[in-house]
Amino acid sequence: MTPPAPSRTTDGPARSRLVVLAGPTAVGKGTVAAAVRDQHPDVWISVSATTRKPRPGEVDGVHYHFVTEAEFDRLVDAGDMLEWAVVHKVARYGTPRGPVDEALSAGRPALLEIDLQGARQVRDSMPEALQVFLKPPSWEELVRRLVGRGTETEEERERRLATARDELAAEPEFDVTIVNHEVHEAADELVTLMTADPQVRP
Ligand SMILES: Nc1ncnc2c1ncn2[C@@H]1O[C@H](COP(=O)(O)OP(=O)(O)OP(=O)(O)O)[C@@H](O)[C@H]1O
Ligand SMILES: Nc1nc2c(ncn2[C@@H]2O[C@H](COP(=O)(O)O)[C@@H](O)[C@H]2O)c(=O)[nH]1
Repeated sequence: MTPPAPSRTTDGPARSRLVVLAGPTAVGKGTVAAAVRDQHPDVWISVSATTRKPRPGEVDGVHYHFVTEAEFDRLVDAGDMLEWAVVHKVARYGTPRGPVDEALSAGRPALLEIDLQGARQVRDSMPEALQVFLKPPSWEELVRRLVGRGTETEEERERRLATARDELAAEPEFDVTIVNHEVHEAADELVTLMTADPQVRP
C-alpha cells in the first residue's frame, strides 16, 4: 500500500500521522508492529528505551535501546523522552523524542507501541496523535498468548495479567479498536489508519 502525501495545513509544514498502539500484555502489539515493519517499510516505528534486561534474541537498538537506570535518568532529565513510564511495576520504558520529530517532519507515518500510561501522556502532549487500542479476541486467548510466549515467570505473568485487566477497561479512551484475531489482518487495519489523511479522524 502506498501512503498518500502528508496533508499540508496553513499553519506549518507537512506533518504525517502519529499513531499510538496500546493494549494489554501479550495481545500482540509487538507482533503486529513487526508485520507492519516487514510489509510497509515506509512506516517508521519508534525504538523505545528500557531498563529491562534483553530477552534471548532481542537486539540492542532494534527491539529496544537497553539502557542502565542512570542512562534512563539522564534521558529524562535532559527532556529527551516524549513519554515514559514504569510498566508492570518492574522496569522503565520511554519513547526518545528526537527520532519521532524527525520521522514526522520527513513525512513518514510514525508508530509508537507503548503502554496505557504512555498513551495517556501522548494524548496530553500530542492530542493530534491517533490512539489505537489493540484488543484480544477473548481473555482466555490473551492468557494463552502470554503463556505461549514463554518469556515470563509465573510471578511475572500474574503481575502482567493484573495490569492487563486495568488496560482492557481503558478501551473507551481510544479513538479506534482493532481486535487482533489474525496478525496480518490487524497489521493491514493499522496501516490503513496510519496512511489516511492525518487531518481526518476516523
Ligand atoms: N493474532 C495472533 N494470533 C495468535 N498468536 C498471536 C497473535 N498475535 C500475537 N500472537 C502471539 O502472542 C504472543 C504475544 O505477542 P507479543 O509479544 O507481540 O505481544 P505484546 O502485546 O507486544 O506483549 P507485551 O506488551 O507483553 O510486550 C506471541 O507469542 C505472539 O506470537
Ligand atoms: N510507556 C511506554 N511503554 C512502553 C514503551 N515501550 C514498550 N512499552 C510497553 O511496555 C510493555 C512491556 O513490554 P515488554 O517488551 O517488556 O513485554 C508493553 O506493554 C509495551 O507496550 C515505551 O516507550 N513507553
